[in-house]
This record gives sequence, structure tokens and C-alpha cells, in this order.
Amino acid sequence: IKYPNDFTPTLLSGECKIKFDFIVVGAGSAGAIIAARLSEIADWNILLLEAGGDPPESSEIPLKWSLALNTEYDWKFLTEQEDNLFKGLDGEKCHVPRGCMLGGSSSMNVMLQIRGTKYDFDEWEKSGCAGWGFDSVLPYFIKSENFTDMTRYDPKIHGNCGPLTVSPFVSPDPAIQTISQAADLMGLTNVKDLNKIERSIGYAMSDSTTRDGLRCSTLKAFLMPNSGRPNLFVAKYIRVTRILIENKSAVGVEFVSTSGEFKTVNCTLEVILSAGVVMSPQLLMISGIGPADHLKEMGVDVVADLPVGKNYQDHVAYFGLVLSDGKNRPIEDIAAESQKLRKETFDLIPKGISTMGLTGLLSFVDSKRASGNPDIEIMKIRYSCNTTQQMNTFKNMFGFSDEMAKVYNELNTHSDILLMIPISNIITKTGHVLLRSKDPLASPKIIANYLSDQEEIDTMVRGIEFVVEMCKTKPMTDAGYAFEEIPFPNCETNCKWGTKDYWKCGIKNLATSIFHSVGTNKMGAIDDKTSVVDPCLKVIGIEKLRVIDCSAMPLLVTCNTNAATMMMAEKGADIIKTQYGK
Ligand SMILES: Cc1cc2nc3c(=O)[nH]c(=O)nc-3n(C[C@H](O)[C@H](O)[C@H](O)COP(=O)(O)OP(=O)(O)OC[C@H]3O[C@@H](n4cnc5c(N)ncnc54)[C@H](O)[C@@H]3O)c2cc1C
Repeated sequence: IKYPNDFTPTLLSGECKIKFDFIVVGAGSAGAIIAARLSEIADWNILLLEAGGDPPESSEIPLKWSLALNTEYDWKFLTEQEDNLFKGLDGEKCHVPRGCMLGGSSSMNVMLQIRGTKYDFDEWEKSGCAGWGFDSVLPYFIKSENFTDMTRYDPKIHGNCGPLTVSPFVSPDPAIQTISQAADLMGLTNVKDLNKIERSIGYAMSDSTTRDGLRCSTLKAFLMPNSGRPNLFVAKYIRVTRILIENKSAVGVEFVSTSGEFKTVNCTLEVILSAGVVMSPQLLMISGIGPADHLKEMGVDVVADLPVGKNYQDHVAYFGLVLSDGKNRPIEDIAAESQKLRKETFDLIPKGISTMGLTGLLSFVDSKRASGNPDIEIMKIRYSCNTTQQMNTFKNMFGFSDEMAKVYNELNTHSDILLMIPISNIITKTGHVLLRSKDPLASPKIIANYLSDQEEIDTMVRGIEFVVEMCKTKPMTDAGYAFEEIPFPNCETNCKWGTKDYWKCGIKNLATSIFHSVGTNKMGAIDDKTSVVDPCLKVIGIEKLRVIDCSAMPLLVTCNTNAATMMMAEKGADIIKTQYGK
């Protein structure tokens, strides 16, 4: 792997004579695409500033995705505590991991490639984002893509000459078949391609951002092939601390290097913020763009009074539905079977086949069985017998407290365990990101406000009940899967497994983020008081400043968020080129 050359030594040397046209802050899912696409214009010089460096080698292998969590490659954000949530999590706070490296979160995510429905993007347009309806965004999903599964290739929905390789996830796990049969009995159909236009309800194996069995991040797809361009400058380990604004116009940025040296760099055309859902709003607020009251309280001079940091939206997942696999059999048989399945899974990697074990199978459910739109996504993860303890999986991946992690690890010593995870798509109340102080290096406050509304809790409970019904169907019980009754430390003594009270107590303990936070620099109509950026992604009231990343999503798509973020970057780059007549 040949990562981009590092421009940082030249940038810090004071001898840099290059006049930059654009500065892109953050080389993540969006930023890597923006920088690569803008550098297609040979007479523009693009400076891409990234707080992290090259990704770790383990990030290449899909099955090892979680190794980067809670390391130096992760920003390790935490939410604030909440009265009725996170009781089974470490410190009663929810982990919000975000990649701190080239490729950003696309270098540490689970690689599930799902775009969102026609309904999702038509709602964006209706909310005031002119030009972002489904028919307008579909060409940008296609533009990025090199879809490798020719058996499902349809040029109306898939691309085959884009830089981003999208391949099917494959699994040798027999549970895929079993769960599919259970889903059929629950009235779900196999939609075969989760990115089909007419998809809304059903299940399928997910496609993935992988190439020849390895991760295909935006670093690999967009930056690496173009990093030899003479007009693209990638600076690593440079943390931007402020946007320089003169007369309501962005002129450059201030940054700090790893040695603690603060410097500035200017640009002639635009600063583009692609620092993600937490850091993009933080940088705006530190620079005086945000809610005036909050900025004044923090001692920051107000440049523009905008609702930056509001509209924080995320998908909440419930991790309390655990099935064990044939626990009445001798442990030696279970361990041998488990080891064989692990070997078969790992054997796929050298063959260039993309696999995540069992995790690739996803279902989208209308739990009310009324609206025709999915309000619940169901994900499954299998942990092979006796493996979770070694990797500290539950603590590291999902932030469980020691007490909760011990319960799950103990179960895993007796059997494979299967987590069936309902994820709620309904958001009626949003959270917010706030400054902790005016120190640009202080981690901002995240007030998640998850499940703070009865409708959200009811949807989650319906999702749980759907999964329970599904897992009690004949194919699942015949295969030996049985629920484990997880004891939660702080429930009423008479709170019986399977009752609504039990689920509500479970939610209080183990409902947490599934890493899809977006929305903190909401895109919308220019005269809408809730908008931070207009439909051209320009910060309202400030010249030469845009936000292009998942923070600009007005409404969270009803699925995973990477594909929609990359689409925004592709479209954002085209909007910029058009504006400058390129
Ligand atoms: C663990 C995990 C698993 C996920 N799994 C999936 C999945 O399977 N499928 C899916 O669709 N979505 C998934 N997501 C979500 C998806 O990856 C994100 O929505 C998407 O990557 C967001 O892209 P972004 O460009 O907005 O931000 P990021 O990709 O996070 O990029 C922001 C970049 O900005 C840099 N940065 C931040 N602040 C500064 C600063 N001050 N100066 C310089 N650089 C800075 C960061 O280091 C980072 O590189 C997952 C996310 C995580 C964290």
C-alpha cells in the first residue's frame, strides 16, 4: 500500500510558496472525495488537512474492523450522561467513535454500503433542500461506484466505472440461511439488493465497500490513486483549530501540529469543512459561528448566529437480545464446530472474498406493519465460542460496563452467541453538540437525547418484540438457537424477561449508538431558521465557507450513513465546479 506523501514538513517549514485555492479540513468519507474531485481541475491547488495519519494495517481486513476503536485512530468521543439511558455502559456514557486518520470513519467503519430509500431523499427535498431529491442524488451514488456483482448489475442503479469498489459480503455461516427462513415466516422478502430503488421492507445480504476482500475506504478509492497529482497536497497530523474569517468571509485556517506549534494557512477560493458530525460544528462555533447565546456564554465573539450543533440525530440500537447456539450439547462439540466456522470465515480472506462473518445480513422492517416504510433495521452479529473475552469485544465495540461485559463474556464461554440487534429509525427529538470551553482542543459536549420521546421508545420496543417473535420461529428453534435472559443490575426484582417492563429496563441499560450520528450543521432553505448551510452547502451569511460531510444531513437516512455521506461529497464537488464554471 502506498499512502499519500505527507505535505506537513513543507507546510511547517515556512518555505511553502504554493497559493492554495481550496483548503479541505478532514480527509474522511467526505473530505477525501472532495479533495480528489476538486483536484481534477488542474489549475486549482487543493490543501487537505487531516488530524490523523495513515490507517493501521488491521483496518484492511473487514473482520478486524473493531481493532481501531478506542485507539489513537479513534477520536473516542463520549456523550454526556442521561437520566434514563446508558446504565449498562462504561461510566454511563455512550461511545461515539470517529476515525482519526486518512479515510476518517470510512477507514474504521463496518463497510456496510446502503444508500437510503427514495423516501429518505425525497423528504430531504421536501424539507427545503432543493436539488437533493432521490432522482437528483441517484446519479452521484452511481458515479462513485464500481459494483462487482455482475449477477445483480443494473445500470439504472449501479455504476461500474467509479473509483469506489462495492462488493457483496459473503458468509459461510449456516445461521444466514436459518435467519432468512425465519424472516420469510415473518412476512419479509429477500430483496436481494438493499440499494434497489423500490426496496423498503425486506432482508438481504448487504453490499460492502470492499475490494478483493479488503476494505475500500475513501482513502483507497479516491485519495491514493490521485495523490500523485501535482495540485493535491495532503498534510497529515495537522489539527485545524479555527477558521480564519475576515469581513464575514473565510480566508484560511489556524492549525496545530503534533509538536504543539500553532500556524495559519490561507486560501483564495474556499475553506471546506469535512471534519464530521462532532468536529465540524465545534470548529464553526470556536470560530464564532453558532448559537449566539451559547457562544457568548463560552466567551466566543459572535460572527454569525446560526443553529450550529443542533439537530444531532443518530440510530439507537438495543444490545440486550442474545441467543446462544445449542447449549445443551457437549462443550467440546460446540467449540470444534465454532472453530471450524471461524476457519472457514478466515479462509475467505486470502481468496479475496469480502466477509464479516454473520454481520452482512440485514433486515428492514415496518414494525407497525402499516406505513410501508422501515422504522426498524435488524442487524446480526455472531461471536464464536470463547472469543469475546480475548478481544474485550463488548467493552471495546459497544462501551459496555465491566459488569455487563462480564455477563456476555461468561455466556460466550459456553457457546457461540448471536446478537440480534434492532435499530430504531424513528427520531422525533434531536440532540446537540456544544462547546465545553473556548479551547479548540477541548472535546465538545454531546447531548445525545436518545429515546427521549415516547414514540421513540415504543418503536424500539416494537422492534425488540418483532425480533423476539422472529427468533422463536421453527427454523431458529430447530437450529438450536435460544434466548438468554440477561439480568440487568438495576431493574425491579419482579421485572420478568419478555415483558414490556423488562424491555424498557433493558433499553435503559443497553440501548446505545450504532455509530450513525449526523445533522449538526443542517442543510436547508436559506430562510429556514434551523438551517446552517444552504442547499449548495454554503454556510449561511458567511462567504467562501462550506460544510460538506454527514453533519450537513438534514434528516438521518433510514439506514447506515456512509453511502449518503459519500454521495453528498460527490454532489458537493460538482456544485463547486459548476459555481466556478469548471
Ligand atoms: C465504528 C463505525 C462503524 C460504522 N459503520 C458503518 C457502516 O458499516 N456503514 C455505513 O454506512 N456507515 C457506517 N458508519 C458511519 C459512517 O462511517 C459515517 O457516517 C461517515 O464515515 C461520516 O463521514 P464524514 O466525512 O462526515 O466524517 P469522517 O469520516 O469521520 O471524517 C472526518 C475527518 O475529519 C478529521 N478531522 C476532524 N477534526 C479535524 C480537525 N480539527 N482538523 C483536521 N482534521 C479533522 C477526522 O480525523 C476525520 O478523518 C460507521 C461509523 C463508525 C465510527
